[in-house]
Amino acid sequence: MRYLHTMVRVSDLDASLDFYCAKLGLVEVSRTENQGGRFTLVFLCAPGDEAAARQNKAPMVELTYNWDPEDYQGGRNFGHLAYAVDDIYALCQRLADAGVTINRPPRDGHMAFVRSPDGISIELLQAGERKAPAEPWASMPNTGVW
Ligand SMILES: C[C@@H](O)C(=O)SC[C@H](NC(=O)CC[C@H](N)C(=O)O)C(=O)NCC(=O)O
Ligand code: NI
Repeated sequence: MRYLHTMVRVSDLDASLDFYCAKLGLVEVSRTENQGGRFTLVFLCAPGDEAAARQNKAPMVELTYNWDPEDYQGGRNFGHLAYAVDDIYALCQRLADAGVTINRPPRDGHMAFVRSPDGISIELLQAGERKAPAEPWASMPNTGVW
């Protein structure tokens, strides 16, 4: 058995691609539009995983966009998507500059949380050794919701 992907339903595909790709840095691997089912599937992977992802050999996120609006509430049992990142401070700064709320700032140089436009929690973990505490992150308050 091998882990393949996590599917999340999104209410606005353009806003979700702006968040997951333009801001978070994921890369679109494939896109399928299903006219009969009235939905679009977009598979995303981490940068550098494209070739493996095209062979279904790298973890992906599957965005499902239903063309007819639905109410995606609840699902509190779903926790988060987690990524190891090369520089958690630089990524959080890029996300903050792009208007993304850093719900749990990387005060420990190790872990941060943000949310997608649909409220999907995204965990960011510093790859390798945690970074030294640094401002503004060390004194930035949590939102308390991540
Ligand atoms: C491509 C493969 O990875 C899939 O996950 S397709 C699964 C299929 N998806 C849909 O039909 C998308 C539209 C549907 N209205 C939906 O919102 O899921 C499916 O069986 N989905 C059901 C599910 O619970 O995932
Ligand atoms: Ni799937």
